[in-house]
Amino acid sequence: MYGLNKLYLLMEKQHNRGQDGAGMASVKLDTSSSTPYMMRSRSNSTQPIADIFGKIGAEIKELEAHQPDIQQHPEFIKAHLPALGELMLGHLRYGTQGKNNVEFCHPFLKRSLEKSKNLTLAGNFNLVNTEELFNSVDLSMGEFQRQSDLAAMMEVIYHYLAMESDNTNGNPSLQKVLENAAAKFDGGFTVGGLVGNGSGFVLRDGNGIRPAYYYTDDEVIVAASERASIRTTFNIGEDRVKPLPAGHALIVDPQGDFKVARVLPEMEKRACSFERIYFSRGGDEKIYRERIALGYHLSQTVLEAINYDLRNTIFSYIPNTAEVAYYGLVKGMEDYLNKIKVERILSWEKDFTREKLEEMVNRKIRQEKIAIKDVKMRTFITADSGRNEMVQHVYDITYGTVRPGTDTLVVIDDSIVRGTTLKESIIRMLSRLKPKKIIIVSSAPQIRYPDCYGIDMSRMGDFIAFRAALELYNDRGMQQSVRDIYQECKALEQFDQLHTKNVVKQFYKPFTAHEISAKIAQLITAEDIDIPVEVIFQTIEDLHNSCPTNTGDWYFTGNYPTPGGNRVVNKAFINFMEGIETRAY
Ligand SMILES: O=P(O)(O)OC[C@H]1O[C@H](OP(=O)(O)OP(=O)(O)O)[C@H](O)[C@@H]1O
Ligand SMILES: NC(=O)CC[C@H](N)C(=O)O
Ligand SMILES: [Mg+2]
Repeated sequence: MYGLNKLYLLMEKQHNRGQDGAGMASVKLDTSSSTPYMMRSRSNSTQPIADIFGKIGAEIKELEAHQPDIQQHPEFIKAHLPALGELMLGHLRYGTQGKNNVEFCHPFLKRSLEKSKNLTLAGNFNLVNTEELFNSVDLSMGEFQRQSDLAAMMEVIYHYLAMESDNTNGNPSLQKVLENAAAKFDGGFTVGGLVGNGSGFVLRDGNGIRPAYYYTDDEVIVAASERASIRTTFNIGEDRVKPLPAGHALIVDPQGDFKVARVLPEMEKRACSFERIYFSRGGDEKIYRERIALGYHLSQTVLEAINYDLRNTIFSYIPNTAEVAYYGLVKGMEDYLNKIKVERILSWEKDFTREKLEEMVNRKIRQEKIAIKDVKMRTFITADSGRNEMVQHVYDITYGTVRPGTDTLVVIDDSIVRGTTLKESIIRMLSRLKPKKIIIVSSAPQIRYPDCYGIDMSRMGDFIAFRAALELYNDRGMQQSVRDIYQECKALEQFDQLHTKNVVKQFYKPFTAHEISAKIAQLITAEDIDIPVEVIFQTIEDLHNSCPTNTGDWYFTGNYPTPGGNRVVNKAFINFMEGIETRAY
């Protein structure tokens, strides 16, 4: 029961990573031939974790009705409770392809009569070469397979597992299996697998795009996408949880021995920076400090934008993720204010009174909680359909905090992707408070290019930065240049060369980041709002200064770590030009 409870906790702690559904699988060791040794359960109900574990709880109750002390008899409960096993795998789904049906929820499971050929897989990932993968193992795809990178991954790993299993009399080397399989995947992935013979693995992509951490002691071997979830669940210190190195796999054999082995050749490390900015929870020690730094680095630009007028400026943030970056921004403001206080006081020499000194010392950065998020839901990782409406209703506002016509409002968010949160909700609400000006600050740089490695931002036309640049082309009568970029993409496509370079970088070349920001400000402000709005973005340089270990920045710079990335961005552009609404992978 220990393991099951820990799995439940780990999953609860990573709810932030997926709301589309959940699933778990388990494998029992040393079972008698009549006991089923592998199970899987999935749910896409509104509370999927509660649904899955609620059912397990009900089964335990039923067993206890017959045998009240069953929990004191591990072997007995193991034999009767399908979910209980020595090996367990849990997953929260954030669909980056396919549908939100339960069929797409992880783990997937492939059964066979031979124990070592039973495989269950779940992961935090996105692959861009699903079709190629099916071809590589000579399988044809149906409608479902076409939409599931996990199905493709399953077939490839299974192909090598079955082969290895035959060659070794049912004792496959997972290292060999993964060496062969992983080399074929183009994407960002952290994936966990359990095999019916009682072995298991966690595999991380060669660029370390997706995060993976592990912890071992005498009792457990555990891995998860976020360090903080392992720390809290097992109540351990920062240094006890290690990152799984890029291109490596953590492999556990049926006896419970483990190793961390390289399965992919050494590649450039490009861990996803969006994990640090938004996706991961901010409770992790390092991520917390990085988010503080992101906010802090923006303070000079913000000071300039408010003309250093701290008396008439109120600072706030858009909940929830931006909260930590907000603290960083406020720290920057405080540092500036304190410097001013010291300079002023020194300039008085002896000419001051107690009141004058008190007034100066008590000057503060004006902070208010202006936006309130009523529902504890991450709208960004919610399926597109219905997101606009959800965003409209999820936020509320605090009245009576702003002096109308006098105060400028500075509000920080962690990222501006489609601009929906701002346009559909925040700007309109803030304008009801009648500030003199609204300044929106983004702790992430402008998102200009799609992600295809596990963050669901894949359609070019969705990005507010893209739409802003497009407007600038129109304003300046430069539409022909856009058509030229399209022609170049089409020419590459014709010769199957889309993967060779990111043509879309040219699309942003004619404009400065400032010009695009100014246009974004226009686009997120509805026509009937007459309060000036300004938008300030993080610079790429300060992103890297703030998050030095996560250098993956393709959505900001267009520099993709794998050939599939270039293909996706060019294809996304073609899709946009041709009015095709689907994802480009
Ligand atoms: O520009 P957009 O396309 O609207 O996306 C950006 C917004 O989405 C995310 O918030 P989310 O609601 O996911 O959750 P949070 O509470 O974690 O901030 C992010 O923090 C931004 O606020
Ligand atoms: N990150 C995940 O939860 C799974 C992503 C996977 N590509 C899917 O769409 O199912
Ligand atoms: Mg948010």
